[in-house]
Amino acid sequence: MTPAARWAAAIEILDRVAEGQAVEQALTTWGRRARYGGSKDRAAVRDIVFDITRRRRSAAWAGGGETGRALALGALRLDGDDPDQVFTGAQYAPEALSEGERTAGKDITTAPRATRLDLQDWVLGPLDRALGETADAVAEALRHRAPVTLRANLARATRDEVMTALATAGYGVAPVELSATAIRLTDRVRGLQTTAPFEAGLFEMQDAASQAVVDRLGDDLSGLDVLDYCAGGGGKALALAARGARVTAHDADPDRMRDLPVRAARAGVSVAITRAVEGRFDLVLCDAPCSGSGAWRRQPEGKWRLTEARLAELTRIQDDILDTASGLVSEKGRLAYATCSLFRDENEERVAAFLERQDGRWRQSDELRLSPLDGGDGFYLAVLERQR
Ligand SMILES: C[S@@+](CC[C@H](N)C(=O)[O-])C[C@H]1O[C@@H](n2cnc3c(N)ncnc32)[C@H](O)[C@@H]1O
Repeated sequence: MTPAARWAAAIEILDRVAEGQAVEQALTTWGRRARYGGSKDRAAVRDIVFDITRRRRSAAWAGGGETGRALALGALRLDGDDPDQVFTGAQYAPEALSEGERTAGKDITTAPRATRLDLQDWVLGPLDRALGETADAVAEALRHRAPVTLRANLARATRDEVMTALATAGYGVAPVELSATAIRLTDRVRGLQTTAPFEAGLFEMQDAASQAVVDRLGDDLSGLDVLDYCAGGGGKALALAARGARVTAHDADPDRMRDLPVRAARAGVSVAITRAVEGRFDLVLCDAPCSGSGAWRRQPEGKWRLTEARLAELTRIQDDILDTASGLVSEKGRLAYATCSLFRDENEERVAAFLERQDGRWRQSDELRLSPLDGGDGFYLAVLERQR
């Protein structure tokens, strides 16, 4: 496919999204039909669609509308690229721009703050409350693609050894300061899962902030019984097990853990999976369902879908999880509450509400708050212990 043909495909997909389809679904539907597209074409189309989804509001402002064409036009203008190089009217390329399209759209520097930052209006409040003067810089970071970060699997090798294996497999790598296990890919990012280091279980894909959260729970967790209460795909369960913990994974939706046995076997660690938690644990991690606002670079649709009502509903779910999970912590154990949210409503305020409900029986012993300016996704961690 020519570069312009890739844009034409992205425009078609963005039109499906505007009709209400989820981005992944629209990409899959297109991919099934586009037999002519090779893997590089598919990846390029995907990148265009996600780059525009991250900047949907500013692209609509600059392009003068919400259609796929207007969004693509706006994104090209935002990047200072010549739209006529894309809207050529050649075979498979987007039709040439009409006079109306040429004059549509406005200068982004004249846009309101929420439009410039690619946020819904109401999100400015919670974001400002949480981040103060860094709010704009964080929102700006969320408008851009996230780096691809891996976790060196300490159960198999050191970070240096994993970096050497990746370099041998042809990948540019750099250590990430935020976590002692994190490795960033510096150039090539595709094809990782067919490499020898992956097959050998030397690494997992995991954002650096998720890794930093696990680091904070202790370098050596040998001998500890740990419950990952909201295990999902099991990224943190595997990281905890690699640090020597005896990990039990649980999730309200057990189907989300379906790949965990295969991943654990590849990583050379063991993770028990349970539907009904029994007993008490030295450490209970609640990586709670949340707005995902700290990870909007990776899941940009979430940025546009989140409503105030959903945020309120999430805080109720988070309260319930904290109450239930606290009952699973042994007498001298720790309760770790984490979210990939930037908002106080889901973070500090949930912990404060829990401590108040517990009326002095628990106290907070540690806290970590990360934003994309720290080198990974936005993340929050509070560690709680029983008062003694
Ligand atoms: C943020 S995700 C977990 C991500 C995972 N820990 C990881 O590192 O890959 C939150 C998970 O909580 C689960 N969940 C939602 N409500 C829950 C509840 N009441 N109890 C336990 N798990 C719940 C969801 O199914 C989802 O998989």
